[in-house]
Amino acid sequence: MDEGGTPPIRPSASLGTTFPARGKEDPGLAARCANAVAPQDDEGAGLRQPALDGQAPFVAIENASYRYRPAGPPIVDGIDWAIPRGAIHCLLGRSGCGKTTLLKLAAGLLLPSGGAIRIGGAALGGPDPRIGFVFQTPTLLDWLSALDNVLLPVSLKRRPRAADREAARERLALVGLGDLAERRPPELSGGQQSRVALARALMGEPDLLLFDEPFAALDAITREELQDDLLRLCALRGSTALFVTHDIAEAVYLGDRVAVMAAGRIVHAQDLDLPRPRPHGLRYDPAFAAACRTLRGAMDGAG
Ligand SMILES: Nc1ncnc2c1ncn2[C@@H]1O[C@H](COP(=O)(O)OP(=O)(O)OP(=O)(O)O)[C@@H](O)[C@H]1O
Repeated sequence: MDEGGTPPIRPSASLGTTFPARGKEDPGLAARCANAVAPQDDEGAGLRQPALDGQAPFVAIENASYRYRPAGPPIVDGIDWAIPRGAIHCLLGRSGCGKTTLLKLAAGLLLPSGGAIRIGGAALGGPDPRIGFVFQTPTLLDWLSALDNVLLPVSLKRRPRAADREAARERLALVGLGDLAERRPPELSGGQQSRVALARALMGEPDLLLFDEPFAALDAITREELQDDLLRLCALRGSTALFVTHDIAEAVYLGDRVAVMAAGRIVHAQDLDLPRPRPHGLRYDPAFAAACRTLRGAMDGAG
């Protein structure tokens, strides 16, 4: 560990090296995906997560509720959710159903009006250094270089040291921007800006990463590349993640488990037993399409 408290992490030689080359599809894919969709009971009690093999979940959302105004309607309405350490869970739902509010509760940016959020067994009482948040837009400062934007979580607390700068460079290399560290955000593409935001979220060595539709504004190909980057980084670091999206295919590609939210409640949840690392051909596999169809049905049913 360096003097700044951030252990160096090994940059990979290039992005996506753990995945099969495009065009080389895995012939056993369909067989391995045969039982990909494992829907839970949609009728209330079944949405409570099954036992985690006797292990306490890393993230435990326990009957959490939230109202923006005391007399207002609950925007989050009694949600129970458990995320095991190292799992990626996705949250789907129509605009305004309360996804961002739930994510802010999980980040400690809002405190629940009822119930509790536990991270690693301890109740969350506010923002926590173990949690990294990636917002809908990259929220970078235009007048700072990519490197200084990644360093921001440190600079806001104290003067960065040489080791912090080195750690920031390593994180930029991890997201494929090692050569663009001195560029300012207006000199970067939208996808590159999203990568800087991801590198910044990794600065604090978070155990839990929370994503609020971070790729929504990107074109389809860039979005798929960033999904692969995210999966690679989470696998490399053993990160636990909660990812909010409107995009059903994105949720199925990323998630071990996907939940559908409507009017402040979880109305459907299903486990996805798809292979990891995700093969590129997965998006064209019948099991992938079946999972998307089930989720679409759940969203349509939720109105
Ligand atoms: N600060 C706030 N004060 C009062 N109401 C709010 C506030 N923030 C959000 N809301 C309301 O809470 C509801 C849920 O908002 P939220 O942003 O959580 O939804 P969402 O599912 O993330 O939507 P989107 O997909 O459009 O981002 C909406 O009706 C919204 O108007």
